[in-house]
Amino acid sequence: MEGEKYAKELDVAVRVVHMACSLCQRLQQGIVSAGSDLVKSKEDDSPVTVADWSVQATVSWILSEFFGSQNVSIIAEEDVQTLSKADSASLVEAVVNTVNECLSGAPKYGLKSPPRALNTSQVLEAISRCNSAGGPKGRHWVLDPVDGTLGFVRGDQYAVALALVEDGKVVIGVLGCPNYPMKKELLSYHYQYHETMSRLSPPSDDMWERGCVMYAKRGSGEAWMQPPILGDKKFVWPNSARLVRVSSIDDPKLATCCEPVEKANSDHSFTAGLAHSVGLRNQPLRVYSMVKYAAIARGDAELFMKFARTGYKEKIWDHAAGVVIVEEAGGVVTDAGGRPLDFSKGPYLEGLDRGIVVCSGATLHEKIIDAVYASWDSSNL
Ligand SMILES: Nc1ncnc2c1ncn2[C@@H]1O[C@H](COP(=O)(O)OS(=O)(=O)O)[C@@H](OP(=O)(O)O)[C@H]1O
Ligand SMILES: [Mg+2]
Ligand SMILES: [Mg+2]
Ligand SMILES: [Mg+2]
Repeated sequence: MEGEKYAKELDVAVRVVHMACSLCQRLQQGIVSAGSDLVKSKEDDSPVTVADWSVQATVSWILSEFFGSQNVSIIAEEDVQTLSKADSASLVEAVVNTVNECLSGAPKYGLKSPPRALNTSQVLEAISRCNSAGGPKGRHWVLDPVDGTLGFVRGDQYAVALALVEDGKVVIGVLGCPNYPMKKELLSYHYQYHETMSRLSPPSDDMWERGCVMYAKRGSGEAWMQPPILGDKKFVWPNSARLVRVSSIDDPKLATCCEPVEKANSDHSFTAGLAHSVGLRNQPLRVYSMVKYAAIARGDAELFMKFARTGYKEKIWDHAAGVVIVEEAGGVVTDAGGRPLDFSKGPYLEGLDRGIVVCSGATLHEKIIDAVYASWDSSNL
C-alpha cells in the first residue's frame, strides 16, 4: 500500500534521532562549560565536536545494522580527517566511549545494541562510510549529525537532521530539536532562551518543556512532533505525537521572519530590506540551525530567508529534513527564483538561485519572490 511505503525507514529514523538527541543533550552542558578541548575547528573554520562525530557514527551503525550495510548509502557532513591526526587520540577515545554509551541504550528506543562495544576502527569506519556521492538515482540517507554546531557549543539551538532522498527527491525527514520546546517564546535568541530556561530548571517534568522531534513523509500531507524520551522512559509509538501545521498568517504586518544568527552565513541587511519592502514589521528571530524550518512547520514563524555570500555552496544536509517537514506541514520552500531545491546532484544544492526562501504559504512567498526580483539589481550580493 502507498501509505506503507517508507514506514519502516521513518520508524527507524525517528527512533535513532531520539537516541542522538539524548546523546547531544548529555554532552552539550559539558562542552559548553569544558570549552575547547572537545571542540575542533575544520578547514573552513567551522566547528566540529565530539557530538557531531558520535551522532554520525551512531546513526551510521544503526542504519547499517538495520537495513544491511550493503543496502545503505549515507551522505553526511563529517569525516575522520581531524580524528586521524596524531594529536587526536584523546578525542577519538571520547568519541568511541560516547558512541558505545549511546548504542548501549538502543533497546530503550526499540533498536538493537551491538553484541559488544565497538572498537576504534569500527567507530571510525562508521563515520567514514558516510561519504556517498548521492545523485539522481537510488536511495541515499542525508545526515547532519549536529546542524548549528555553533549554536550547540554556545548552549543554544541546534538540530539532529536525518532525511532519506530517493531518485533525487526528499521522501522522509526527521529533525531532532532538543532545545526547542513547545513554548514559542523560547525560540528567540540566546539570552532570552537561557533566561527563560533558567526559570524552568530544574528540568521540568513536562516533557514538552525540553524539546521535540519532528518528522514527515512525502505525500502524507502531515507533519508530526513528539516530545523527547527523558529519563528511564522507553520509546513507544505514537509517543504523544501531535500534528503540526504552518501558520495561517499571510499579512506581512503580522508575520515573523527567522534567519541565521551569523551574518557571515546570510546577508542580514539584504533580507531586512526584503522583509521591510513586503511590509514585515516584526523584528527577525535569529536562530541557529534547521530549527528555523521547524519553527515554520509548527507555525511559530512565517518566513525564513538565507542569502549566503556569492560562491558559498549550500549542502543538502543543511536543508533536506527541513524541506520535507515544512512542505508536508503546508509550507513552501524554493530558491530566490521560485524553483524547488535540487537534491539530485550530490552533496550540494547545485543550481541554487541566489538564496533560500521558506514560507508558511504561497501568498507571502510570492511577495518575497517578487521583492527579490525587484531589488536584486540594486543589492550588492
Ligand atoms: N559561510 C557560510 N555561509 C552559509 N552557511 C554556512 C557558512 N558556514 C557554515 N554554513 C552552514 O550553515 C549551517 C549553519 O546554519 P545556521 O542556520 O545554523 O546558520 S547560523 O549558524 O544560524 O548562522 C552550518 O551547519 P553546521 O555546520 O551543521 O552547523 C554550516 O553548514
Ligand atoms: Mg558543520
Ligand atoms: Mg548544518
Ligand atoms: Mg553539522
